Amino acid sequence: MKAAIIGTSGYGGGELIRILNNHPFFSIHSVHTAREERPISFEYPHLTNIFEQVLTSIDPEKIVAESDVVFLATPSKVSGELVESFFHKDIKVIDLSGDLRLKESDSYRKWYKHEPVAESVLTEAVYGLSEWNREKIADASILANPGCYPTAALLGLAPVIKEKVIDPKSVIIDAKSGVSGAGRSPSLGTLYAELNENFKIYKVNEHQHTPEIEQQLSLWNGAEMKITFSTHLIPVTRGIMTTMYVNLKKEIDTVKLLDLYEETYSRHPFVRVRKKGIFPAVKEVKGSNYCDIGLHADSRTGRLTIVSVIDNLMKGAAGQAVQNANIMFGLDETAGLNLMPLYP
Ligand SMILES: NC(=O)C1=CN([C@@H]2O[C@H](COP(=O)(O)OP(=O)(O)OC[C@H]3O[C@@H](n4cnc5c(N)ncnc54)[C@H](OP(=O)(O)O)[C@@H]3O)[C@@H](O)[C@H]2O)C=CC1
Ligand SMILES: CC(=O)N[C@@H](CCC(=O)OP(=O)(O)O)C(=O)O
Repeated sequence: MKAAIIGTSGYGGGELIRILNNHPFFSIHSVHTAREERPISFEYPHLTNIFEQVLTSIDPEKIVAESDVVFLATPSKVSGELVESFFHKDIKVIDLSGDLRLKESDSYRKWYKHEPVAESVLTEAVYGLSEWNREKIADASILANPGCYPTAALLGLAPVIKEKVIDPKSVIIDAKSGVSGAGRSPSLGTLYAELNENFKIYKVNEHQHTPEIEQQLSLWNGAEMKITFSTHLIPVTRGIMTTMYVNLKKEIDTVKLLDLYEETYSRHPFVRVRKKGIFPAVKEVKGSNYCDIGLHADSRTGRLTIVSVIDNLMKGAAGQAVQNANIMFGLDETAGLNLMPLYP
């Protein structure tokens, strides 16, 4: 199958190249840019002699005619505009931005601060949390790839929300991200001098992933849920850790809860559950598509602490996008994704 990538010169697009260049069933047919045509190695010298295509302009008709799937690794708003050119055409669309994830247009307007895509597009877009929406993903033509923070938080919370063992009003998500999560465009916050040896909280109670997490949790809970969600920037390149604090409805032993997680994710190759007393670290998933989870129930406070880690560019973006493409094309979901974490 042939894949086209738009937004290739960014971090998400670069990661798509790393995965798809070694994929057994997809080949990268074309890579695109909104700027001047140039060899991809001008943007990414590390690809020299490995992947030598030229970044070309975005011609939706040509992309539809030549490719089976298009990945949009573009900023929100840009993705929304591009999606309309591919909607109901003979091509599958996988969007890495936040433009297709929220089902309520008003919520999108409030959190993303611009106009959403047409309702008809939003209605058809399938939310691509691979482990939890597999059947719909398999039938999807247009896919909303989840955000990086929501992926880590939702995979960590799903078993206890679905089993209704926690108070749904009590969810606090304390999240930390590496700087590649902010993309490749330079900004003050991502300067070395600002970031190095620093640790900053940002977008307090204003992060655009808040409604995305609440939307999915509410579906699982069967009633509306609100969360407290804090995001921090840490001086690492890749990696997200979400530490979640929830109140247990009644006392449950840590081992029983770990058994629940083991059982829930036993058929899902990219979610790994740690044993009692062992918690995951971001470097243990770096460069891979894994989400690793650890937890501890504190009988003293009645609270449960859940920790999940992902590589924001992999399970948080390009990795999950390829996992979803595999599901959409009826392939083994791990195809092209058997990448061991890069450790140390
Ligand atoms: N980084 C991460 O960890 C994650 C990112 N995402 C989402 O994935 C998407 C890509 O993120 P990321 O790769 O980090 O972002 P980057 O800023 O690194 O790259 C975005 C790319 O989009 C292209 N682009 C910008 N404006 C336009 C335009 N008007 N038309 C067409 N292309 C344009 C640019 O390429 P060029 O200038 O060559 O056209 C640029 O390379 C975003 O929506 C982001 O929110 C989601 C999860 C995690
Ligand atoms: C570290 C960092 O800055 N991360 C970004 C993640 C952005 C992103 O992935 O945006 P969408 O998923 O909404 O497209 C942020 O917090 O805004």
